[in-house]
Amino acid sequence: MKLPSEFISKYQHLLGDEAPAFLAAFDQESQSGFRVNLLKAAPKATLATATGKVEYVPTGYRGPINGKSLDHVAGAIYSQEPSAMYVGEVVDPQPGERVLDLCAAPGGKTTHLVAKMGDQGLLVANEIFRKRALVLAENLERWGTRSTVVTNESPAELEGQFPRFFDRILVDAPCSGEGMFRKEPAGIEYWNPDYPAECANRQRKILASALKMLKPGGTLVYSTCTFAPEEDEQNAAWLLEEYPDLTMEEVKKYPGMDAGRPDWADGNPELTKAVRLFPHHLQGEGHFIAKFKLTANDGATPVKVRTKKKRGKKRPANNRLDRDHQAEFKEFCQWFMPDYQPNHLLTFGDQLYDLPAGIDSLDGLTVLRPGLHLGTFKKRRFEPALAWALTLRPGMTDREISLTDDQWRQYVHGDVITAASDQQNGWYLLTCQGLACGFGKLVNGTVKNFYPKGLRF
Ligand SMILES: C[S@@+](CC[C@H](N)C(=O)[O-])C[C@H]1O[C@@H](n2cnc3c(N)ncnc32)[C@H](O)[C@@H]1O
Repeated sequence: MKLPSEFISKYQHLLGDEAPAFLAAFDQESQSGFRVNLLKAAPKATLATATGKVEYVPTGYRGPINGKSLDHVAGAIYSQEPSAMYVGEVVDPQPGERVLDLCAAPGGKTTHLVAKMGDQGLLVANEIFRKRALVLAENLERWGTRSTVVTNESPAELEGQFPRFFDRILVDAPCSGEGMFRKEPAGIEYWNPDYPAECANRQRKILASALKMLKPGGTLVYSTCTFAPEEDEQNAAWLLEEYPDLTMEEVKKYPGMDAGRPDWADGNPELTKAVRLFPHHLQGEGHFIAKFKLTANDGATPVKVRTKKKRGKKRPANNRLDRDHQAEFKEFCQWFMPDYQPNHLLTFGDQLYDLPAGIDSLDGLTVLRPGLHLGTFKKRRFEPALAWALTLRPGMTDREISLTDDQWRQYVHGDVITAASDQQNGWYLLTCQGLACGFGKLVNGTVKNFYPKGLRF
Protein backbone atom coordinates (compact mmCIF):
# COMPACT_ATOMS: atom_id res chain seq x y z
CA MET A 1 0.00 0.00 0.00
CA LYS A 2 1.38 3.42 -0.94
CA LEU A 3 1.39 5.60 2.18
CA PRO A 4 2.26 9.34 2.24
CA SER A 5 5.93 9.88 3.10
CA GLU A 6 5.01 12.29 5.94
CA PHE A 7 2.75 9.60 7.41
CA ILE A 8 5.60 7.08 7.32
CA SER A 9 8.11 9.43 8.93
CA LYS A 10 5.57 10.50 11.61
CA TYR A 11 5.04 6.92 12.78
CA GLN A 12 8.73 6.02 12.42
CA HIS A 13 9.38 8.83 14.86
CA LEU A 14 6.51 7.84 17.24
CA LEU A 15 6.97 4.07 17.18
CA GLY A 16 10.75 3.73 16.80
CA ASP A 17 11.75 0.03 16.62
CA GLU A 18 8.14 -1.00 16.18
CA ALA A 19 7.58 1.11 13.07
CA PRO A 20 8.61 -1.55 10.48
CA ALA A 21 6.04 -4.06 11.85
CA PHE A 22 3.38 -1.30 12.05
CA LEU A 23 4.01 -0.22 8.45
CA ALA A 24 4.20 -3.80 7.17
CA ALA A 25 0.68 -4.44 8.54
CA PHE A 26 -0.71 -2.03 5.91
CA ASP A 27 0.23 -4.61 3.27
CA GLN A 28 -1.66 -7.40 5.00
CA GLU A 29 -5.28 -8.21 4.30
CA SER A 30 -7.94 -6.31 6.26
CA GLN A 31 -10.00 -8.29 8.77
CA SER A 32 -13.67 -9.07 8.44
CA GLY A 33 -16.17 -10.21 11.00
CA PHE A 34 -19.79 -10.17 12.09
CA ARG A 35 -21.85 -9.90 15.23
CA VAL A 36 -24.81 -12.09 16.05
CA ASN A 37 -28.07 -10.38 17.02
CA LEU A 38 -29.12 -11.72 20.41
CA LEU A 39 -32.60 -10.25 19.88
CA LYS A 40 -33.21 -12.94 17.22
CA ALA A 41 -32.77 -16.66 16.56
CA ALA A 42 -29.22 -17.94 15.98
CA PRO A 43 -27.96 -17.44 12.40
CA LYS A 44 -27.00 -21.08 11.98
CA ALA A 45 -25.92 -20.95 8.34
CA THR A 46 -23.59 -17.96 8.85
CA LEU A 47 -22.16 -19.36 12.08
CA ALA A 48 -21.27 -22.51 10.17
CA THR A 49 -19.02 -20.44 7.87
CA ALA A 50 -17.30 -18.39 10.64
CA THR A 51 -13.52 -18.72 10.62
CA GLY A 52 -13.12 -18.01 14.34
CA LYS A 53 -14.41 -16.23 17.42
CA VAL A 54 -13.57 -12.67 18.46
CA GLU A 55 -12.15 -13.32 21.93
CA TYR A 56 -13.29 -10.04 23.51
CA VAL A 57 -16.86 -9.85 22.14
CA PRO A 58 -19.30 -12.61 23.18
CA THR A 59 -21.39 -12.10 20.01
CA GLY A 60 -18.42 -11.49 17.69
CA TYR A 61 -17.11 -13.86 15.01
CA ARG A 62 -14.49 -13.72 12.28
CA GLY A 63 -15.13 -14.20 8.59
CA PRO A 64 -17.10 -12.59 5.77
CA ILE A 65 -20.88 -12.65 5.44
CA ASN A 66 -23.27 -12.89 2.52
CA GLY A 67 -25.35 -9.69 2.31
CA LYS A 68 -28.11 -11.56 0.45
CA SER A 69 -28.42 -14.42 2.92
CA LEU A 70 -31.50 -14.93 5.07
CA ASP A 71 -29.38 -14.28 8.18
CA HIS A 72 -28.38 -10.83 6.93
CA VAL A 73 -31.67 -9.80 5.33
CA ALA A 74 -33.62 -10.83 8.45
CA GLY A 75 -31.20 -8.91 10.71
CA ALA A 76 -29.66 -11.84 12.57
CA ILE A 77 -26.11 -10.63 11.85
CA TYR A 78 -24.25 -7.35 11.30
CA SER A 79 -21.00 -7.11 9.36
CA GLN A 80 -18.34 -5.42 11.49
CA GLU A 81 -14.57 -5.83 11.66
CA PRO A 82 -13.29 -7.23 14.97
CA SER A 83 -11.62 -4.10 16.45
CA ALA A 84 -14.72 -1.94 15.91
CA MET A 85 -16.71 -4.51 17.89
CA TYR A 86 -14.83 -3.74 21.06
CA VAL A 87 -16.36 -0.24 21.28
CA GLY A 88 -19.87 -1.54 22.10
CA GLU A 89 -18.42 -3.80 24.79
CA VAL A 90 -16.64 -0.84 26.39
CA VAL A 91 -19.82 1.27 26.35
CA ASP A 92 -21.59 -1.66 28.03
CA PRO A 93 -25.10 -0.17 28.12
CA GLN A 94 -27.67 -1.81 30.39
CA PRO A 95 -31.36 -2.56 29.78
CA GLY A 96 -33.55 0.39 30.76
CA GLU A 97 -30.88 3.07 30.39
CA ARG A 98 -31.00 6.20 28.25
CA VAL A 99 -28.19 5.97 25.73
CA LEU A 100 -27.01 8.32 22.98
CA ASP A 101 -24.96 7.24 19.97
CA LEU A 102 -24.02 10.68 18.72
CA CYS A 103 -22.20 9.88 15.44
CA ALA A 104 -24.08 6.73 14.60
CA ALA A 105 -24.27 6.00 10.84
CA PRO A 106 -24.20 3.44 9.37
CA GLY A 107 -25.09 1.81 12.68
CA GLY A 108 -22.41 -0.77 13.51
CA LYS A 109 -22.13 0.41 17.11
CA THR A 110 -25.84 1.29 17.45
CA THR A 111 -26.93 -2.25 16.60
CA HIS A 112 -24.44 -3.57 19.14
CA LEU A 113 -25.64 -1.17 21.86
CA VAL A 114 -29.34 -1.93 21.39
CA ALA A 115 -28.73 -5.68 21.51
CA LYS A 116 -26.74 -5.30 24.72
CA MET A 117 -29.68 -3.32 26.15
CA GLY A 118 -32.02 -6.17 25.23
CA ASP A 119 -33.96 -3.49 23.30
CA GLN A 120 -35.11 -2.05 26.65
CA GLY A 121 -34.72 1.60 27.57
CA LEU A 122 -34.08 4.42 25.12
CA LEU A 123 -31.40 4.61 22.47
CA VAL A 124 -31.10 7.82 20.47
CA ALA A 125 -29.03 7.21 17.34
CA ASN A 126 -28.02 10.48 15.74
CA GLU A 127 -26.31 11.22 12.44
CA ILE A 128 -25.53 14.66 11.06
CA PHE A 129 -25.76 13.78 7.35
CA ARG A 130 -29.22 12.93 6.10
CA LYS A 131 -28.19 10.37 3.49
CA ARG A 132 -26.14 8.48 6.06
CA ALA A 133 -28.96 8.81 8.61
CA LEU A 134 -31.30 7.09 6.14
CA VAL A 135 -28.87 4.16 5.87
CA LEU A 136 -28.69 4.08 9.67
CA ALA A 137 -32.49 3.92 9.91
CA GLU A 138 -32.61 1.11 7.35
CA ASN A 139 -29.95 -0.92 9.17
CA LEU A 140 -31.81 -0.50 12.45
CA GLU A 141 -35.06 -1.58 10.85
CA ARG A 142 -33.40 -4.80 9.71
CA TRP A 143 -31.87 -5.35 13.15
CA GLY A 144 -35.34 -5.06 14.71
CA THR A 145 -35.69 -2.54 17.56
CA ARG A 146 -38.54 -0.85 19.42
CA SER A 147 -36.40 1.27 21.68
CA THR A 148 -34.45 3.31 19.12
CA VAL A 149 -35.12 6.81 17.78
CA VAL A 150 -33.06 8.03 14.79
CA THR A 151 -32.37 11.75 14.66
CA ASN A 152 -30.63 13.80 11.98
CA GLU A 153 -29.06 16.71 13.85
CA SER A 154 -25.70 18.33 14.46
CA PRO A 155 -24.38 17.67 17.98
CA ALA A 156 -24.76 21.39 18.76
CA GLU A 157 -28.47 21.27 17.87
CA LEU A 158 -29.06 18.10 19.81
CA GLU A 159 -27.49 19.42 23.02
CA GLY A 160 -30.34 21.91 23.52
CA GLN A 161 -32.85 19.11 23.39
CA PHE A 162 -31.34 16.73 25.93
CA PRO A 163 -29.53 18.64 28.73
CA ARG A 164 -27.98 16.20 31.26
CA PHE A 165 -30.26 13.48 29.95
CA PHE A 166 -28.25 10.35 29.05
CA ASP A 167 -26.75 7.63 31.24
CA ARG A 168 -24.26 6.75 28.53
CA ILE A 169 -23.01 8.52 25.45
CA LEU A 170 -20.87 7.14 22.66
CA VAL A 171 -18.89 9.54 20.49
CA ASP A 172 -17.54 7.35 17.70
CA ALA A 173 -16.00 10.38 16.11
CA PRO A 174 -15.44 11.32 12.48
CA CYS A 175 -11.66 11.04 12.25
CA SER A 176 -8.70 10.85 9.87
CA GLY A 177 -9.43 7.13 9.46
CA GLU A 178 -5.81 5.96 9.48
CA GLY A 179 -6.83 2.70 11.13
CA MET A 180 -9.13 1.91 8.20
CA PHE A 181 -6.64 2.57 5.37
CA ARG A 182 -6.40 -1.18 4.71
CA LYS A 183 -10.16 -1.52 4.44
CA GLU A 184 -10.84 1.79 2.70
CA PRO A 185 -7.68 2.82 0.84
CA ALA A 186 -9.52 5.82 -0.67
CA GLY A 187 -9.18 7.44 2.79
CA ILE A 188 -5.44 7.91 2.14
CA GLU A 189 -6.24 10.60 -0.42
CA TYR A 190 -7.75 12.86 2.26
CA TRP A 191 -4.71 12.55 4.48
CA ASN A 192 -2.18 15.36 4.82
CA PRO A 193 0.05 16.22 7.78
CA ASP A 194 -2.47 18.81 9.06
CA TYR A 195 -5.54 16.58 8.70
CA PRO A 196 -5.39 14.92 12.16
CA ALA A 197 -5.26 18.34 13.86
CA GLU A 198 -8.27 19.52 11.83
CA CYS A 199 -10.18 16.39 12.82
CA ALA A 200 -9.15 16.86 16.45
CA ASN A 201 -10.68 20.36 16.50
CA ARG A 202 -13.96 19.06 15.13
CA GLN A 203 -13.91 16.20 17.63
CA ARG A 204 -13.51 18.64 20.53
CA LYS A 205 -16.64 20.49 19.46
CA ILE A 206 -18.57 17.23 19.25
CA LEU A 207 -17.28 16.15 22.67
CA ALA A 208 -18.24 19.50 24.22
CA SER A 209 -21.82 19.03 22.96
CA ALA A 210 -21.89 15.42 24.14
CA LEU A 211 -20.85 16.40 27.66
CA LYS A 212 -23.78 18.79 27.98
CA MET A 213 -26.11 15.84 27.43
CA LEU A 214 -24.45 13.50 29.97
CA LYS A 215 -26.06 12.97 33.37
CA PRO A 216 -23.91 13.31 36.49
CA GLY A 217 -22.66 9.77 37.16
CA GLY A 218 -22.97 8.94 33.46
CA THR A 219 -20.25 7.58 31.21
CA LEU A 220 -18.84 8.87 27.95
CA VAL A 221 -16.97 6.62 25.53
CA TYR A 222 -14.81 8.32 22.94
CA SER A 223 -13.56 6.21 20.05
CA THR A 224 -11.75 6.78 16.78
CA CYS A 225 -10.42 4.57 14.01
CA THR A 226 -7.15 6.43 13.72
CA PHE A 227 -3.65 6.12 15.17
CA ALA A 228 -3.16 9.91 15.31
CA PRO A 229 -2.22 11.06 18.85
CA GLU A 230 -3.78 14.47 18.11
CA GLU A 231 -7.20 12.80 17.84
CA ASP A 232 -6.62 10.10 20.45
CA GLU A 233 -4.56 10.71 23.61
CA GLN A 234 -4.35 14.47 23.05
CA ASN A 235 -8.13 14.76 22.92
CA ALA A 236 -8.51 12.51 25.96
CA ALA A 237 -5.97 14.74 27.78
CA TRP A 238 -7.89 17.83 26.64
CA LEU A 239 -11.11 16.42 28.12
CA LEU A 240 -9.44 15.78 31.50
CA GLU A 241 -7.91 19.24 31.50
CA GLU A 242 -11.04 21.06 30.36
CA TYR A 243 -13.61 19.17 32.45
CA PRO A 244 -12.45 18.64 36.05
CA ASP A 245 -15.64 16.62 36.75
CA LEU A 246 -14.48 13.90 34.36
CA THR A 247 -12.36 10.95 35.39
CA MET A 248 -10.97 8.18 33.21
CA GLU A 249 -12.16 4.61 33.61
CA GLU A 250 -9.86 1.66 32.95
CA VAL A 251 -10.65 -0.08 29.66
CA LYS A 252 -9.85 -3.80 29.93
CA LYS A 253 -6.96 -4.88 27.73
CA TYR A 254 -7.25 -8.32 26.15
CA PRO A 255 -4.15 -10.01 24.67
CA GLY A 256 -2.86 -7.95 21.75
CA MET A 257 -4.39 -4.68 22.99
CA ASP A 258 -2.17 -1.76 24.04
CA ALA A 259 -2.55 0.93 26.66
CA GLY A 260 -2.98 4.59 25.66
CA ARG A 261 0.31 6.49 25.34
CA PRO A 262 0.72 9.40 27.82
CA ASP A 263 4.02 10.26 26.11
CA TRP A 264 2.06 11.07 22.93
CA ALA A 265 0.07 13.72 24.82
CA ASP A 266 0.76 15.71 28.01
CA GLY A 267 2.26 12.83 29.98
CA ASN A 268 -0.83 12.31 32.18
CA PRO A 269 -0.50 8.68 33.40
CA GLU A 270 -4.30 8.37 33.44
CA LEU A 271 -4.14 8.05 29.65
CA THR A 272 -2.89 4.46 29.98
CA LYS A 273 -6.49 3.62 30.95
CA ALA A 274 -7.46 4.06 27.29
CA VAL A 275 -6.90 1.27 24.81
CA ARG A 276 -5.18 1.17 21.42
CA LEU A 277 -5.83 -1.58 18.92
CA PHE A 278 -2.95 -1.91 16.47
CA PRO A 279 -3.20 -4.23 13.43
CA HIS A 280 0.40 -5.40 13.96
CA HIS A 281 -0.52 -6.60 17.48
CA LEU A 282 -3.93 -8.18 16.88
CA GLN A 283 -6.20 -9.40 14.09
CA GLY A 284 -8.29 -6.31 13.52
CA GLU A 285 -8.08 -2.76 12.15
CA GLY A 286 -6.79 0.30 14.03
CA HIS A 287 -8.87 1.78 16.86
CA PHE A 288 -8.61 3.94 19.97
CA ILE A 289 -11.13 3.82 22.84
CA ALA A 290 -11.27 5.91 26.02
CA LYS A 291 -13.93 5.84 28.72
CA PHE A 292 -14.82 8.69 31.10
CA LYS A 293 -17.14 9.11 34.03
CA LEU A 294 -18.81 12.36 35.04
CA THR A 295 -18.69 12.91 38.81
CA ALA A 296 -22.06 12.13 40.38
CA ASN A 297 -22.07 15.09 42.78
CA ASP A 298 -24.76 17.74 42.78
CA GLY A 299 -22.18 20.36 42.04
CA ALA A 300 -21.51 19.04 38.53
CA THR A 301 -20.83 21.98 36.29
CA PRO A 302 -24.19 23.36 35.19
CA VAL A 303 -24.73 23.30 31.47
CA LYS A 304 -25.48 26.25 29.27
CA VAL A 305 -27.38 24.94 26.32
CA ARG A 306 -28.34 26.59 23.11
CA THR A 307 -31.99 26.02 22.39
CA LYS A 308 -32.62 25.42 18.76
CA LYS A 309 -34.74 27.89 16.85
CA LYS A 310 -37.60 26.00 15.29
CA ARG A 311 -37.54 27.30 11.74
CA GLY A 312 -39.90 25.18 9.70
CA LYS A 313 -37.85 22.03 10.09
CA LYS A 314 -39.47 18.75 9.30
CA ARG A 315 -40.45 17.11 12.53
CA PRO A 316 -43.13 14.70 13.51
CA ALA A 317 -46.49 16.15 14.37
CA ASN A 318 -46.87 14.48 17.74
CA ASN A 319 -50.33 13.44 16.68
CA ARG A 320 -52.55 11.22 18.65
CA LEU A 321 -54.62 8.74 16.71
CA ASP A 322 -58.06 9.89 15.70
CA ARG A 323 -61.01 7.59 16.43
CA ASP A 324 -61.11 5.95 13.00
CA HIS A 325 -57.42 5.14 13.07
CA GLN A 326 -57.68 3.89 16.63
CA ALA A 327 -60.44 1.51 15.54
CA GLU A 328 -58.49 0.33 12.47
CA PHE A 329 -55.37 -0.37 14.50
CA LYS A 330 -57.38 -2.10 17.21
CA GLU A 331 -59.03 -4.31 14.64
CA PHE A 332 -55.63 -5.24 13.19
CA CYS A 333 -54.23 -6.06 16.66
CA GLN A 334 -57.25 -8.16 17.53
CA TRP A 335 -56.53 -10.30 14.50
CA PHE A 336 -52.75 -10.33 14.58
CA MET A 337 -51.52 -9.80 18.13
CA PRO A 338 -54.24 -9.12 20.75
CA ASP A 339 -51.70 -8.67 23.55
CA TYR A 340 -49.55 -6.04 21.76
CA GLN A 341 -48.83 -3.31 24.32
CA PRO A 342 -47.85 -0.09 22.60
CA ASN A 343 -45.86 2.37 24.62
CA HIS A 344 -46.89 5.68 23.03
CA LEU A 345 -48.63 5.60 19.66
CA LEU A 346 -48.15 8.57 17.42
CA THR A 347 -48.88 9.32 13.80
CA PHE A 348 -46.53 10.97 11.38
CA GLY A 349 -48.80 11.75 8.41
CA ASP A 350 -50.47 8.43 7.59
CA GLN A 351 -47.66 6.45 9.29
CA LEU A 352 -48.09 4.91 12.74
CA TYR A 353 -45.16 4.72 15.17
CA ASP A 354 -44.64 3.46 18.69
CA LEU A 355 -42.40 5.90 20.54
CA PRO A 356 -40.10 4.26 23.12
CA ALA A 357 -40.44 4.90 26.83
CA GLY A 358 -38.18 7.56 28.28
CA ILE A 359 -38.94 10.25 25.71
CA ASP A 360 -42.17 12.21 25.73
CA SER A 361 -41.83 14.51 22.79
CA LEU A 362 -39.81 14.81 19.61
CA ASP A 363 -40.72 18.45 19.11
CA GLY A 364 -37.91 20.52 17.68
CA LEU A 365 -35.95 17.52 16.38
CA THR A 366 -35.41 16.29 12.84
CA VAL A 367 -36.39 12.69 13.29
CA LEU A 368 -36.09 9.94 10.71
CA ARG A 369 -37.35 7.11 12.87
CA PRO A 370 -39.58 8.08 15.80
CA GLY A 371 -39.40 4.63 17.37
CA LEU A 372 -40.90 1.52 15.84
CA HIS A 373 -42.71 1.92 12.53
CA LEU A 374 -45.87 -0.13 12.99
CA GLY A 375 -47.53 0.54 9.65
CA THR A 376 -49.54 2.78 7.35
CA PHE A 377 -53.17 3.83 7.42
CA LYS A 378 -54.64 3.21 4.00
CA LYS A 379 -58.25 3.82 3.02
CA ARG A 380 -60.19 2.32 5.95
CA ARG A 381 -57.54 -0.28 6.75
CA PHE A 382 -54.20 -0.63 8.45
CA GLU A 383 -51.23 -2.10 6.61
CA PRO A 384 -48.42 -3.35 8.90
CA ALA A 385 -44.80 -2.36 8.21
CA LEU A 386 -41.78 -4.58 7.62
CA ALA A 387 -40.05 -2.86 10.58
CA TRP A 388 -42.63 -4.26 12.99
CA ALA A 389 -42.27 -7.79 11.60
CA LEU A 390 -38.51 -7.61 12.05
CA THR A 391 -38.89 -6.98 15.80
CA LEU A 392 -40.97 -10.14 16.27
CA ARG A 393 -40.07 -13.73 17.00
CA PRO A 394 -41.91 -16.88 15.98
CA GLY A 395 -44.51 -17.78 18.60
CA MET A 396 -45.36 -14.16 19.44
CA THR A 397 -48.45 -14.40 17.24
CA ASP A 398 -50.72 -17.25 16.18
CA ARG A 399 -50.94 -15.66 12.73
CA GLU A 400 -47.71 -17.05 11.40
CA ILE A 401 -46.75 -18.79 8.19
CA SER A 402 -43.43 -20.57 8.15
CA LEU A 403 -41.70 -20.38 4.75
CA THR A 404 -39.32 -22.93 3.28
CA ASP A 405 -35.94 -21.63 2.05
CA ASP A 406 -37.26 -21.64 -1.52
CA GLN A 407 -40.40 -19.73 -0.49
CA TRP A 408 -38.23 -17.16 1.30
CA ARG A 409 -36.29 -16.60 -1.94
CA GLN A 410 -39.63 -16.11 -3.75
CA TYR A 411 -40.69 -13.68 -1.03
CA VAL A 412 -37.59 -11.44 -1.21
CA HIS A 413 -37.90 -11.57 -5.00
CA GLY A 414 -41.43 -10.15 -4.71
CA ASP A 415 -43.32 -13.24 -5.91
CA VAL A 416 -46.69 -14.50 -4.77
CA ILE A 417 -46.41 -17.58 -2.52
CA THR A 418 -48.80 -20.51 -2.30
CA ALA A 419 -49.65 -21.53 1.27
CA ALA A 420 -51.78 -24.18 2.98
CA SER A 421 -55.39 -23.39 2.09
CA ASP A 422 -56.92 -24.32 5.48
CA GLN A 423 -55.86 -21.02 7.09
CA GLN A 424 -58.18 -18.04 7.41
CA ASN A 425 -57.66 -15.09 5.08
CA GLY A 426 -55.81 -12.15 6.65
CA TRP A 427 -52.39 -10.76 7.63
CA TYR A 428 -49.64 -13.18 8.71
CA LEU A 429 -46.10 -12.90 9.99
CA LEU A 430 -43.81 -14.73 7.58
CA THR A 431 -40.92 -16.59 9.16
CA CYS A 432 -38.12 -18.78 7.87
CA GLN A 433 -35.66 -20.83 9.95
CA GLY A 434 -37.00 -19.21 13.11
CA LEU A 435 -36.45 -15.66 11.80
CA ALA A 436 -39.25 -13.18 11.14
CA CYS A 437 -38.98 -11.90 7.56
CA GLY A 438 -42.01 -9.70 6.91
CA PHE A 439 -45.76 -9.58 6.49
CA GLY A 440 -47.91 -11.33 3.92
CA LYS A 441 -51.64 -11.23 3.33
CA LEU A 442 -53.29 -14.59 2.79
CA VAL A 443 -56.11 -14.57 0.28
CA ASN A 444 -57.63 -17.99 -0.50
CA GLY A 445 -54.40 -19.94 -0.16
CA THR A 446 -52.14 -17.36 -1.82
CA VAL A 447 -49.82 -15.09 0.16
CA LYS A 448 -49.74 -11.59 -1.33
CA ASN A 449 -46.27 -10.18 -1.11
CA PHE A 450 -45.73 -6.96 0.89
CA TYR A 451 -41.92 -7.02 0.88
CA PRO A 452 -40.99 -3.41 -0.03
CA LYS A 453 -40.22 -3.04 -3.73
CA GLY A 454 -36.97 -1.17 -3.08
CA LEU A 455 -35.56 -4.08 -1.07
CA ARG A 456 -36.44 -6.92 -3.45
CA PHE A 457 -33.66 -8.90 -5.08
C1 LIG B 1 -16.73 6.86 12.50
S1 LIG B 1 -18.20 7.28 11.75
C2 LIG B 1 -19.39 6.51 12.73
C3 LIG B 1 -19.50 5.03 12.54
C4 LIG B 1 -20.64 4.42 13.31
N1 LIG B 1 -20.57 4.76 14.71
C5 LIG B 1 -20.71 2.93 13.15
O1 LIG B 1 -20.24 2.21 14.03
O2 LIG B 1 -21.29 2.46 12.16
C6 LIG B 1 -18.42 8.96 12.19
C7 LIG B 1 -19.74 9.58 11.80
O3 LIG B 1 -19.72 10.96 12.20
C8 LIG B 1 -20.40 11.72 11.23
N2 LIG B 1 -19.93 13.13 11.27
C9 LIG B 1 -19.18 13.80 10.37
N3 LIG B 1 -19.00 15.07 10.75
C10 LIG B 1 -19.65 15.22 11.92
C11 LIG B 1 -19.83 16.32 12.81
N4 LIG B 1 -19.30 17.51 12.58
N5 LIG B 1 -20.58 16.10 13.91
C12 LIG B 1 -21.11 14.90 14.16
N6 LIG B 1 -20.95 13.83 13.36
C13 LIG B 1 -20.24 13.99 12.26
C14 LIG B 1 -20.09 11.03 9.92
O4 LIG B 1 -21.07 11.34 8.95
C15 LIG B 1 -20.05 9.57 10.31
O5 LIG B 1 -21.29 8.95 10.09
